[in-house]
Amino acid sequence: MKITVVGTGYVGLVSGTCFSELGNEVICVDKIEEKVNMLKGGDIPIYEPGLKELVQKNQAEGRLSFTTDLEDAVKKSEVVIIAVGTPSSESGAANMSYVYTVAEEVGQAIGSDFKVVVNKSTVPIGTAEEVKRIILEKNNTADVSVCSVPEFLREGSAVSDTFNPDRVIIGTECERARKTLIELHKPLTDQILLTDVRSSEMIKYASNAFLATKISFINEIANICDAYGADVVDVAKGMGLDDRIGPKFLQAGLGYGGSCFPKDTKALIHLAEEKAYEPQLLYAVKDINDRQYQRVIHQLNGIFGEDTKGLKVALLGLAFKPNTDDMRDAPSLKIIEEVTELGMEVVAYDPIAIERTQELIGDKINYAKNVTETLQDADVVILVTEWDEFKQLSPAAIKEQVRRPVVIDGRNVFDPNQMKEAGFIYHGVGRQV
Ligand SMILES: NC(=O)c1ccc[n+]([C@@H]2O[C@H](COP(=O)([O-])OP(=O)(O)OC[C@H]3O[C@@H](n4cnc5c(N)ncnc54)[C@H](O)[C@@H]3O)[C@@H](O)[C@H]2O)c1
Ligand SMILES: O=c1ccn([C@@H]2O[C@H](COP(=O)(O)OP(=O)(O)O[C@H]3O[C@H](CO)[C@@H](O)[C@H](O)[C@H]3O)[C@@H](O)[C@H]2O)c(=O)[nH]1
Repeated sequence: MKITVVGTGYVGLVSGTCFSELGNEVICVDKIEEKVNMLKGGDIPIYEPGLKELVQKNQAEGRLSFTTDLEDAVKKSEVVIIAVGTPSSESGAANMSYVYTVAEEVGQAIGSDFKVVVNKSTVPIGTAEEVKRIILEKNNTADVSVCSVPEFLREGSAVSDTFNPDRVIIGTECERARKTLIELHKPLTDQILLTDVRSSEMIKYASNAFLATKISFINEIANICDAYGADVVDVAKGMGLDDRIGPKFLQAGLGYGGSCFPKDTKALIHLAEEKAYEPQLLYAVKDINDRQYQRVIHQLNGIFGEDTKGLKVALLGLAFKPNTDDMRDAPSLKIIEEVTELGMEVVAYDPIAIERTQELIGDKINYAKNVTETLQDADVVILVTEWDEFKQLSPAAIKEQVRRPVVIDGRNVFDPNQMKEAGFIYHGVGRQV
């Protein structure tokens, strides 16, 4: 099959490369020339395990190419996949300008042969209809079916998630498009759910909102565990043993970040409000998340009193989660903002996200080259991202470097008892020492 993928962010690049690996001819389009040139040279603009090798292999085998020329790519393709960003706008609604610009460009390029246009970006309910309207406005002879096939990959495991999806959702109104999209996705899974377009668009928001709800739920339970002397790790384990609950997405921490959960919960809230419905549960999910990182500040105040000025903070981890250098809505940024405001000095280390952080906040903090350098003479260690490298740290190794044995463990990585035995003041999230 001949496919154009518009947008070479995580979703466009990973799904385009995977479709190519399955034997399709894929042209990936991006409007940023620098990105396209980088990709043509076999380099990738994001950190994603296994992706670079796969891009290089498929390029070398001649099935995967990169261009800024959307018109030419669309003309050559039967399927056009839109995978551009839908970031939050001021109101919380998804900013649809990138998707609609692509729709206009596709409309100008589409000609009169039948084409299937697929929204893979996470988009508000009703977007496929709007994209079709825009295309037809540009070319009223276009023979086009606009469908919804949402993406469920996670950053850090995007390649394996794409090759082994739990399910593929195909939302279409047209038999021809349905047949094409089943053929395209069949090699990936038997678990294909066919729906109408609007339900497919909603499945994506509902799935992310549900996962965000699980996280805010366990964070709320952790905060109550703190107050009553229970241990949230055991509580989550005990809950997760019930098949109806399941063990996943019950890790208490500093709240969810990243490019999806924060923006998609806000977008769903906005969609509900637009129809005069007050989504009370989603408000609570968002509020709990907005507050969760502040427990670090309360813990700092609890340990050091109001006198935090000049304290040296060793910050372990910057990325919103391990195995990515994505800093979008990373809790580390909010913590940095507050602790520097309180006059503390921050030295941070992340195995791969330092460059991205520097682009965002420059020299607001100091950056270390490794863990040892980060910990040196620290008054307090704050663990923000659960990289394996940090999980392997022993209390003794930390103690050797720091000035004061104080650890705030925002991801419950360390064993509270070992920390206590080693003489640390230790605070996890909903953990008992
Ligand atoms: N990142 C994820 O893990 C993930 C997972 C599932 C779904 N999604 C959804 O997929 C969509 C894309 O997310 P992302 O993280 O890959 O986005 P991104 O912001 O990382 O990348 C989007 C790319 O699209 C390009 N682009 C924008 N307008 C263009 C145009 N007119 N022509 C050509 N290229 C254009 C940009 O230059 C950029 O390279 C979003 O809606 C997101 O919510 C993301
Ligand atoms: O038990 C958990 C699980 C996750 N998180 C946090 O939740 C956020 C999101 O994590 P994760 O879901 O692993 O990462 P994403 O790459 O953002 O993927 C989510 O968002 C994507 C974009 O829509 C979807 O495609 C994926 O299915 C969905 O998992 C991160 O800050 C994690 O630290 C927790 O705090 N506790």
